[in-house]
Amino acid sequence: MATSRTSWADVADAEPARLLPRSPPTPPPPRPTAPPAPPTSRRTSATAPPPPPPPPPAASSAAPPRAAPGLLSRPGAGAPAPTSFGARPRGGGRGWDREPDPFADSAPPAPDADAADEFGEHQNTGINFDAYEDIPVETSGQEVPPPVSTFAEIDLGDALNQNIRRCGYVRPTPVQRHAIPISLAGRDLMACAQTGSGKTAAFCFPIISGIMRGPPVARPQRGGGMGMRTACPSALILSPTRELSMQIHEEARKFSYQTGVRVVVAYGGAPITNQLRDLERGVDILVATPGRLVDLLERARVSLQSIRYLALDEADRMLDMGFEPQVRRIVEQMDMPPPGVRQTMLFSATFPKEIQRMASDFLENYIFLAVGRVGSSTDLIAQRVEFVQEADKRSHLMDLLHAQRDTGKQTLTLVFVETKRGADSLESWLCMNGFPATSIHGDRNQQEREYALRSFKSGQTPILVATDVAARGLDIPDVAHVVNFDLPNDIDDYVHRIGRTGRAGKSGLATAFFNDNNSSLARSLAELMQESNQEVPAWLSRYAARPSYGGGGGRNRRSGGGSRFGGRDFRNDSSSFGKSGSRGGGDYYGGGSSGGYGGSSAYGGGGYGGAGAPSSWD
Ligand SMILES: Nc1ncnc2c1ncn2[C@@H]1O[C@H](COP(=O)(O)OP(=O)(O)OP(=O)(O)O)[C@@H](O)[C@H]1O
Repeated sequence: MATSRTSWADVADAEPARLLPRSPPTPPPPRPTAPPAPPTSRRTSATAPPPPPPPPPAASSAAPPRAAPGLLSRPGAGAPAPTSFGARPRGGGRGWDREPDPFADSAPPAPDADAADEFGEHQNTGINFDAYEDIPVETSGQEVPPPVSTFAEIDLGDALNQNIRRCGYVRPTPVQRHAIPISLAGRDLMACAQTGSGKTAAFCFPIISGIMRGPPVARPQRGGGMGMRTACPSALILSPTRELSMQIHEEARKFSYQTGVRVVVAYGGAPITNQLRDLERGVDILVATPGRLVDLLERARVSLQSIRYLALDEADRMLDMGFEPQVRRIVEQMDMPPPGVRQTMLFSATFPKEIQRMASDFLENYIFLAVGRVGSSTDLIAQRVEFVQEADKRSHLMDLLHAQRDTGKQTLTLVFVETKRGADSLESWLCMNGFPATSIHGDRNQQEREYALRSFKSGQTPILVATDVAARGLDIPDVAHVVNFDLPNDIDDYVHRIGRTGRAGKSGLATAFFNDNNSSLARSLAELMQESNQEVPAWLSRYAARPSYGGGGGRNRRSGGGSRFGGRDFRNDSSSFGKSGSRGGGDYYGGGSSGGYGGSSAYGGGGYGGAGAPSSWD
């Protein structure tokens, strides 16, 4: 159930700032030619965005033409005939089918990356892989394929290998080392690995490689009616938020550049016509949010009958009560091939046992992979918890920001609050006080959300105030500090939130403001910090020790006992295996409680305050 907890972030009305006119919604990104309009509000003044990037150049050295992939009843579209594993032939040779260079806006890879002889031992610049070296890994399931140490050991194909080099990836991360061979062997996989540890590539590489080497897509003759065509992707990647879907799409486009594998994204809040046009051009891999996909399926513009690969990113979120009905509908009640026929991969940094149990419906003879402790945060993130009363939160935040500014370093700070109203209010207040900020939450329209994210990423507004819509998956380089201005009710949400910093081997800082309102989180927070080698303040330990403050079972109780790593596959837990109705037991991973997965607060029903269908997030 969504919480109605209020926070000091909500109370702009008590502050001088609220007496000023409220900021109008952020305008759409400015036109490339016009100079930025004079500021009309704090929000707009602080966030004058850079002009949109020019359209990416068409790839001049495009691979040979190939028929449009994954499209039913495409007139004249013969089945593409893969000619080599290096790259599939591309279709049409028509202007619109030229492949823009997805690397055009990227920072150049490590200087020696291109020459990095078979992905030798050179490290990608800025990535501290040693941080991951001694991480414990556990796999369970039958006949687990062995891990690899280098990309060179995996036969991903020349074209994909070339793109891995272009990305500057020199060595696989631990989750990639284990997950890629498992997926390439055709096995279903439930994988849990820490935030920022490269899970996106871990599911994208096998999918792209499998499509490149796979048979041509079958093309049934049925259409969507009214002469419309039905797109028939080979792979489906589902994610819970629009921004995450866009990010996965961008990544997957890089990985599949000039492979002939076409990636399309579909998410709510954006005009469906553009997405339909994209789908008509053909699609091998469809990245989507559930709501928009259901819409496309109902319009018969997408068919899932050719799906060979299904990946659920943030799988635990996809299967909690906010999304589960839609996801079940997509996976079980449409025309998708069943488990065993398709290959299914579930990824997240957190995987409560009750969700594992539910997820096992989607899998067949799967391998469970845990890199690091399930649901743990990475040691790369320095975690601080400070006791701050509600009324003092703003001044405390201000102190932190001033201290940060005094270091002279330009850093990005992500501030999580509980409510959408709180996000707006805090954003305005920060701007009023000389800290350029923007915000992202479910009441902002999609254009505003994307604009806010761009403005933050570019450093134009180095503070982003966000609800949990930004908690999962977003990979924003240079986020140095995550502030939990309002702590979440759920320790898993905390893990994902702080995971927006300390990514890809870099270090980061997370500060949480704790007070009596957060007492139910005390124990799990203290345990998490301890597991991650963080100093737990004595006052927090005292909170945690009180039985009524998070000490009594339920979802926020972690399975403690001092063991930093152990069996996490719910199939190995004799007390919970097979008892699908059992939700108690006081084991964090298996324990459901009233505060558990009863509602997807940020994702459901348009955000906080509404349960049910995640309509506004997709
Ligand atoms: N092998 C690699 N070498 C270098 N960088 C990598 C490698 N794999 C991934 N990365 C980079 O690491 C960053 C984090 O990757 P990714 O977003 O996939 O993490 P994640 O595990 O999905 O995180 P989250 O749990 O927050 O979703 C990205 O910027 C990605 O480009």
